Amino acid sequence: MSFREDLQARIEAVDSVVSVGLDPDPDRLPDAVADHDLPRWAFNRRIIDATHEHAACYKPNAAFYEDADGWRALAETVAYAHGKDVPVLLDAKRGDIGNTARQYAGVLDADGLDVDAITVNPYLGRDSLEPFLRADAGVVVLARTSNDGGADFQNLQVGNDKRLYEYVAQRCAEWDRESAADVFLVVGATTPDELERVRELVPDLPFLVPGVGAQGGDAEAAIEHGLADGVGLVNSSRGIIFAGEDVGAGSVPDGQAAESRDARGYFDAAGDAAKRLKRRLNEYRA
Ligand SMILES: O=C(O)c1cc(=O)[nH]c(=O)n1[C@@H]1O[C@H](COP(=O)(O)O)[C@@H](O)[C@H]1O
Repeated sequence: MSFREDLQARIEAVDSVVSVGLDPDPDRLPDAVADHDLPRWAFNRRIIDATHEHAACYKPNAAFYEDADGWRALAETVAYAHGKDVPVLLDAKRGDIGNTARQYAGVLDADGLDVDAITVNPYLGRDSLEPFLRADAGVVVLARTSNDGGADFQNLQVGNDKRLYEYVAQRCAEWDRESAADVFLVVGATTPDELERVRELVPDLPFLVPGVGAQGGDAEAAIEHGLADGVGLVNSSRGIIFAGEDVGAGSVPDGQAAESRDARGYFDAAGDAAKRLKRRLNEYRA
């Protein structure tokens, strides 16, 4: 099955378009995982246990794994997510000249790191993306990013009537048609007008919509414009995985040692946050 088909099946199975971002910032990991050999993996495992029933996808951001232990933690995380039948999108935002891009795309075949899709940055053009345009993995291309600086270049007028992000979106639709790949677009929930505009231009491509949760984006617009034939993803990372930071020890069940009680409350809060986001998004899904 293609990434798009896999994702569609998962979305239907859990009735959710929530992408849970696995961005385990070492400075924010709870004490409960500090003594583990691989704290990021220990953290992700418990996050996955708590959230998988609500997750259409997991999106680990490579930035949080770029050291020797990090890649081990990532490999364990990917395998564990697959064990729960959840696809994994590696958020690596790759983009480089052709021969280097081929090496970057090798991560899709790497032993022990069996990710289903990857994010890429289109700034270097077609040859930088070509190695990723393949049938056996999804490719998720940045079009209009959710950050403040997203407007600096992406909103520039190119030619008479188009902005750069619109041009990127249209080229991506061509690459989707011309190649074996399933192309998705990244369009942030923080710019609902741009979400609407990209959807008008590109009716058939699913979006990954980041920026709800910690970045305060528009969840309704994410659903209204982000899905194509019901397929698409709305991502929250910190708003889910660190939801436990707001939980006091008093809100967890009695009868266990204080530390495990706290830890359980911490991870339950992530599960609750994923469930709440799923429900909120489902209010807007047809
Ligand atoms: O490609 C992405 O996932 C992405 C694109 C974008 O425009 N904005 C954006 O926030 N992201 C990623 O989505 C995640 C957002 O995290 P939270 O703001 O904590 O929900 C991070 O991993 C970002 O790198």
